Amino acid sequence: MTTIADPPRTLARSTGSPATPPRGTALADSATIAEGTMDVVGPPVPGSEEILTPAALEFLALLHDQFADARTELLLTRQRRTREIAAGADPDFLPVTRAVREDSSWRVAGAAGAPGLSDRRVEITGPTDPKMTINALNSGARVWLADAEDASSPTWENVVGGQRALRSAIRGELTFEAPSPDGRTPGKRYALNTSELTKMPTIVFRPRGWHLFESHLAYTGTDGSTQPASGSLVDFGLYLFHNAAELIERGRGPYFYLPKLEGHREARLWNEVFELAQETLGIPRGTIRATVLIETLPAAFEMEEILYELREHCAGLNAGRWDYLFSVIKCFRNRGDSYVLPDRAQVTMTAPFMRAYTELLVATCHRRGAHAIGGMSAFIPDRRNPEVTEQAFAKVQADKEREAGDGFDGSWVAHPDLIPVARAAFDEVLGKRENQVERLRDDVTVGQAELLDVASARREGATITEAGLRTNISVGVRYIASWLRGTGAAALDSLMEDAATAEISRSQVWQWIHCHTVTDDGVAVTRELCESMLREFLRSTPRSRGDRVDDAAAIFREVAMGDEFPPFLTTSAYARYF
Ligand SMILES: CC(=O)SCCNC(=O)CCNC(=O)[C@H](O)C(C)(C)COP(=O)(O)OP(=O)(O)OC[C@H]1O[C@@H](n2cnc3c(N)ncnc32)[C@H](O)[C@@H]1OP(=O)(O)O
Ligand SMILES: O=CC(=O)O
Ligand SMILES: [Mg+2]
Repeated sequence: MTTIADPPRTLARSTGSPATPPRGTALADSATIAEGTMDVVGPPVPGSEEILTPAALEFLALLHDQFADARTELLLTRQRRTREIAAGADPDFLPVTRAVREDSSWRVAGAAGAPGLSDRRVEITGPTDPKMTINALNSGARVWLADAEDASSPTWENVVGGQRALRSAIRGELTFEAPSPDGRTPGKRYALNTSELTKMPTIVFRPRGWHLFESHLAYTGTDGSTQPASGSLVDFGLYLFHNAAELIERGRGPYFYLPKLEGHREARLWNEVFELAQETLGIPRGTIRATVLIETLPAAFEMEEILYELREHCAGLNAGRWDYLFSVIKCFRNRGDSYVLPDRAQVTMTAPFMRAYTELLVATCHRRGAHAIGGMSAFIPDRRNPEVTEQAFAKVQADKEREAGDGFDGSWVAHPDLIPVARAAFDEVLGKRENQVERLRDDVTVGQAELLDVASARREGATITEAGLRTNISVGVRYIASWLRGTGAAALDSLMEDAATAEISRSQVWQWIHCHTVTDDGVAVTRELCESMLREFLRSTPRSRGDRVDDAAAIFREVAMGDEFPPFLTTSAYARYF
């Protein structure tokens, strides 16, 4: 069997024999197993008692005992690598893992033994507040990506409330009453159409990426030092702890999307987390399934290795186009004009370098028995505006037809009204088949040159415009304000905006300033110009109490217009305000 050169880390300590969990509250009666402690330092919020139980906190402490240091190390590796690329070192396929790529004998677990994951033709995504949870589970999609990441603002209320909604939905119990529209008539009532999990979309939960902290939980290690918890381990750990046994009992399983990985060592860390978590909760090894988002440029060069590291737990890869674009800008932010991308709206999935990435993803997945899942078109319908809706349907239809034709096994939609459009595109190609994993794309010959041909976007005629700059500023500030108010996905100018799309807006402004870009309509992009556009935007924006627009503008100045390039706008905003 092929091996990857560096051996897996040895876990610091053995956890002994697996505990047998009572349904839904594994470890409740078990002896102390964690060496460190996890303390709640945030205020009580609705759901705290149900979610932050002593046993759940102990499970989180155990995950931090074992993995907090490795996470920190990997984040430092990321920073080093991004700096090297920004300074001129092109990413490439790794020589040390050549054997893994060339060994054609291994496959991932895929959907085998993972009920509800064979047919993923339409996946709806969205945050986990009770109303969206019910609407998504009633939507008729095959899968619901329950999102604690790009679509989520990680307020403490949202983190705990989202876990509570999921816990209750999985047990078929979730209901919700919207606030009264006028203070007299009752608000709209929401309930699940069915309490049978197997009749709902399969739930795939996306925890926060490795870079994010959860500052309302403090981990104290055996050396006595205290640090904020990892957002990834908190989200993953709470979801698994409360729901794994229930999901299995009800005919589904603990399934995850893993965001923003930058390489196979990060995948290995997740695999180790899965192994320990399964063992500790008494879940059979290999029960967890992960679909990894390939949404950073470095990860595009390690797709095979990522699949390999997670092979016992891996269901597939997803083409996360928005973070991918953000990552391309981040990596090449200082590399001069030939790496400068055109207006956000003009970079489409048919730009050669984007096409290269998705083609390679499909080919890689199918060679290894993994599902290839497509991404999100940002066009959303507007039930009050048929013209906008018609345009969104046409754009989404073209996007999904291209993906299905290229060999993807399914794809994402942002809104329930888009489900029939995406389904029709995949039905047309899949017919009665559940997926097209058997369709090998041996015709794909994508290499380093194709993946790095960022200049191809502008060669195809796309431009940089003054209007594009203004849009980036306006969208960036409005999205950050929404995020600070606790809403992580928003409809702005008839487009879905979330943390990933907002990252593109702000990083593009940073890149244009630092590369001394002159727009195709002859405007030199400078910090002073951006500042004056920002002020103009603030003057012309109607304001209300608590709208957080000024706070958002302060964040925007820091992440888009500063000397340094903060790696994520969410980490900057979280550190300042959460
Ligand atoms: C880059 C990436 O990571 S993409 C993945 C992350 N992004 C996302 O998941 C975005 C998901 N989409 C959304 O959050 C929403 O569609 C938005 C914010 C873009 C638009 O939402 P709204 O402004 O509420 O849209 P609209 O008013 O048309 O919604 C109509 C109904 O559909 C529901 N709805 C809309 N989108 C969704 C969704 N994704 N899931 C479940 N229900 C939804 C609304 O709750 C609303 O229900 P109601 O009639 O009971 O009030
Ligand atoms: O997470 C998805 C993306 O496009 O980013
Ligand atoms: Mg993303």
